[in-house]
Amino acid sequence: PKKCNLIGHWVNDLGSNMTISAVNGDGVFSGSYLTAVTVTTNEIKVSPLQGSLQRKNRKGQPTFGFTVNWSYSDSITVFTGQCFVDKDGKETLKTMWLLRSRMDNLENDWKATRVGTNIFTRV
Ligand SMILES: CC(=O)N1C(=O)N[C@@H]2[C@H](CCCCC(=O)O)SC[C@@H]21
Repeated sequence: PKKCNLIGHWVNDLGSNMTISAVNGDGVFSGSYLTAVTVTTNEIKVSPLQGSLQRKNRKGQPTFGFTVNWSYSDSITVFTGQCFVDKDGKETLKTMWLLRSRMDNLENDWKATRVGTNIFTRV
């Protein structure tokens, strides 16, 4: 049966690594994220993530969302997506994200948010 489990180690096509630890009974999970790329000139550091897994349907390919609170940068990213299992049992996380960077003033708010898609596969 197609069962996709979020727990474990994931990598995306940018080379960023993500580890998702325990998912509790409410679908709440935490983990860590080590991005391979950054919009800052700061030294990249491991950053914490917190998220929620949708538990309603029992078809095994749940939707989810999580937030990465960058430990080395004045920004934050929210991801949302779904965990899929293909015919060979290979799991992928299809995601979209919004990266909000801190701006010094309101006039620059227009350029503060980046958006993208990304696919994670199990390490
Ligand atoms: C999955 C994916 O596409 N991304 C990934 O793995 N790293 C980049 C961004 C990293 C932002 C770091 C903090 C900063 O530069 O302010 S979040 C979306 C994108």
